[in-house]
Amino acid sequence: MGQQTNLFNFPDVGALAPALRTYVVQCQNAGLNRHGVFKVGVSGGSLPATLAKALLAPASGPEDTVQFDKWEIFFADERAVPLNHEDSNYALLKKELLDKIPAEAGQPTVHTIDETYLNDTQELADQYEQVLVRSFASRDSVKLPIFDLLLLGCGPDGHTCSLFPGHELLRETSAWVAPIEDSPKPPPKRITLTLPVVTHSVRVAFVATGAGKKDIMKQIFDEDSGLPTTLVNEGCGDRCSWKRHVAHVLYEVRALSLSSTKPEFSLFAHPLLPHEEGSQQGQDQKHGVGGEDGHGRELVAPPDDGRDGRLELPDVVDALAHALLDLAGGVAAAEARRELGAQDLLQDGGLDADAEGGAQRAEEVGAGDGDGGVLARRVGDEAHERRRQARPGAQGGQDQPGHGAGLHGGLGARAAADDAAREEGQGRAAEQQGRVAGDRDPVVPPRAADDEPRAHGRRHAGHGARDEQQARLHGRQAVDGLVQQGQEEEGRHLAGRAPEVGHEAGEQGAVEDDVARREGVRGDAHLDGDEDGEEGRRGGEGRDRRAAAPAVVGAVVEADEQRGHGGDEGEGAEEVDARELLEPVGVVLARQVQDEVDGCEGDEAERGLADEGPDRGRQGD
Ligand SMILES: O=C1O[C@H](COP(=O)(O)O)[C@@H](O)[C@H](O)[C@H]1O
Repeated sequence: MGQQTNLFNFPDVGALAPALRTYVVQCQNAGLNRHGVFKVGVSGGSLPATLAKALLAPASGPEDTVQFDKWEIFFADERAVPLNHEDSNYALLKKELLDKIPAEAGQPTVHTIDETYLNDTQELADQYEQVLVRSFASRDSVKLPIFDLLLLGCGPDGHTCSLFPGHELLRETSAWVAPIEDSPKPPPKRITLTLPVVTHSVRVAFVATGAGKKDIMKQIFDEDSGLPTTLVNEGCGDRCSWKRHVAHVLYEVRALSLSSTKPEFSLFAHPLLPHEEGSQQGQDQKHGVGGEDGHGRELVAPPDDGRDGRLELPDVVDALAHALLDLAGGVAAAEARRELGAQDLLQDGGLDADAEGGAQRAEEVGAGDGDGGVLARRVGDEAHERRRQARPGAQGGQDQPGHGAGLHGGLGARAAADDAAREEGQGRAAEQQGRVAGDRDPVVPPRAADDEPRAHGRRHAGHGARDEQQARLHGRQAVDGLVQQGQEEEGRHLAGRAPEVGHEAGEQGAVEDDVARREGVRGDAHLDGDEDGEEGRRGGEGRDRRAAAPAVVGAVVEADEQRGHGGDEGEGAEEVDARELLEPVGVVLARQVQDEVDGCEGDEAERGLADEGPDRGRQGD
């Protein structure tokens, strides 16, 4: 398996939310294309509020529509408390998002824990695992459930879901859902998806907010940290290169104080700084300017920057002051937009590899080159026009249309490439499972190796009858789902869709790359595909390897002009150590794509069968 990680920076939640939305909707659309539903796992903590900000915004068009009625929401982890308890992740999601979804947007199916078992976390976990089995195993899974997307938080200690640093649960290989009774973060009793399930998801996005995570971010990107978040990163592949995509200097321009009667104001551009004693926050609140940046971090002027002297102005100058502020805000927005625009292009530029892989797949399934060329030009013109139309809006300070269009295009092509690869892989996996379905239960997770610590001893010891029942259910579902549907439908679907998807990916990648050149974003835009040819090679390694689909990690970084990092984002590909790269203080959006899915699934199917041994999963436990 392989992994590549890209870095995306966002100045604040306001900037992250639209990008997150675009990303989630792309995942949604891919899921709907795959199997008519969107299966997403969500965390608690700070995620639901950010998610609500992203998803409750109005749609910019049909492709941007959140089709909640097609969503199946699961919980990446849940606390063993009643569903109306303030500690409940469900209650939090309900309050922040579910209750605010307009009726006309449709209502998602939400899979909650069964409150009946709150006093028995093992049973609670087992029951929730059955919820997953019922939803996933008959159709979409070989050995592990495959979420279309997992939206995960990241704690300041590097935990994710309820997988905590150093905890034995990190070694769980058998269960899909596991109990934990000694969570270091209250409440102690919880259930969580296990690491294999998390890393088996089509996509995993970390969305982490808050200044308290600054320090842990450095460790998370240290491959030796052993932190749960790092393990999730690593579990998605063994090739991981960290590349710098975005300038580190982000400025906040704002007024400290405005008053119509006796206006005084300070106008400054400064690196975002954490709140210091004696800041201007009180004044900010008094004047309604807001003393924090939307995720708990107070924005204050640097104490001695020499640029925050107050000017007493007559009323007539008040208007001028506002105009100046608008102008400064525009400059800051343009800077941020330039960076975000670059991100789009960078991400889109990364499609070189997808394009190559897609084209190769198209070739493999017999799509003609000539058709691709013609279509590519047409799509190129359309994409150019789309960007041209988006640009005026962006220049007027409403950067999202432009941003969305670019990101959308890039993600769309990449998602299509992903789809083709996944469907191809599922087809093969189904075929493989079909061959063995007669004498094996392919969906029952294999038991843990005998020498592994058993986090689930009680289940293994005392739940034999239920396991047997589950195994029978799994077996039936496997035969039905994988042999009949998997083999036939997926095969048909794949055969019908692969050429089309291959073309789409190839065309869109070429188009966006061309746009990147025209936009004058050089170097980085070609980084993924051009830097060392790595991605291209991956895309061209044969039909069993899907095109590179880079993982994405983004972070708000502290301004580091002093460290001399500013302004070189246009200088071309620069590979850096992630630990040097970021000092995140605000928002992280990470997307990890489990690439080479078909190869991975094939491996895992084989491994699963091999590992099961004579006991065949949990049947004999
Ligand atoms: O306890 C939990 O914490 C993590 C991280 O929360 P955050 O507030 O730091 O974002 C969360 O992802 C998890 O779901 C939750 O149970």
